[in-house]
Amino acid sequence: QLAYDYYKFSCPNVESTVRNAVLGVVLTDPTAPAAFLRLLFHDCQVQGCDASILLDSKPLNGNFEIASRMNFGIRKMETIHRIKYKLEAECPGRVSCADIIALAAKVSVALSGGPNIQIPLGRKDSTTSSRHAADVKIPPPNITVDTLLDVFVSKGLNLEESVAIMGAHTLGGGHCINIVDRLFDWQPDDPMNPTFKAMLRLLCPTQKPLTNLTIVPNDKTSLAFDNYYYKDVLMGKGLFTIDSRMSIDRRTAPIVTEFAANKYRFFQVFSSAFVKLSSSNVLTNDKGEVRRKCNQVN
Ligand code: HEM
Ligand SMILES: [Ca+2]
Ligand SMILES: [Ca+2]
Repeated sequence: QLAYDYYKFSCPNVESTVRNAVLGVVLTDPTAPAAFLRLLFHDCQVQGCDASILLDSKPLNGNFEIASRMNFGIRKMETIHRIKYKLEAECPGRVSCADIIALAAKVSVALSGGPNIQIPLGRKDSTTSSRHAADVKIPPPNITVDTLLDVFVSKGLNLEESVAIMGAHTLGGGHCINIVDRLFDWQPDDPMNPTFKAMLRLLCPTQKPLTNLTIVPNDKTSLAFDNYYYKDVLMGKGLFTIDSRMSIDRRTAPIVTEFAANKYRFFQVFSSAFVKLSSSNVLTNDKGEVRRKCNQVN
């Protein structure tokens, strides 16, 4: 079982160690919080929140999650490795890589102006990672609302929480490669604002090469954790197809409208959604290990 005071005796300063390390990175790269938040989602989405995304060592012979194209754009894993190194000096063999990922994401939300979310700890690390699992499990940007709801309802999120967790797209951005389809191919029922589309076409001018270099922001305030994502989406300025779809689906649209109008309601529901996402399918007790190095099994 996860517990809020899991490291009370074994590593009492774990949270401030993670916070200080994240803060140090944010000073040189203000977009880092977005990277930590997405890292958590992509870890939890494959095999549960077990740091499977961090494994990359030779014995796996290329068969690890991070090699999947669905993990394109994942950043800042080196910071997690550095935090692990520090914690091994502070409390050797105690803190799992999976908990470090969860704490880095939690701290990132708070540092960006979002809610200060209390999360339970005690996740163990996996001994496996598979590229194929990431290929299958990580949703592409043009999924339907039905698939989106399946993804999150299977983790115990309700409808409102499923819309709230997508508010993570208040931070960071996406590479052109993930949006060129909707910019250059005619898409039925895509409620994209024409001015917004024209602007994105200028930023992402071609469907062919180089679309994996340019990054465009997720919302108007991509360094701040706020509710602009929902305001943008309502105006047809959602970056990805799924963001836009949520604004017109009859189940999700009223909730998008609610969050666009009420930041505190969004923060409240995001917090409970975050706890559920970050606790989904975790390994506890002897079901997993505490890796000594986050990129390899013990
Ligand atoms: C079905 C759901 C989702 C889809 C289809 C989706 C898709 C995407 C895509 C395509 C990108 C751009 C990646 C790139 O080009 O570099 C992105 C970025 C991002 N996603 Fe999601 N996402 C989903 C859910 C989530 C969730 C649940 C979270 C967190 C809880 C999240 C957090 C982020 C963040 C923070 C970024 C910006 C990353 C950065 O700036 O490095 N996403 N997402
Ligand atoms: Ca995982
Ligand atoms: Ca924002």
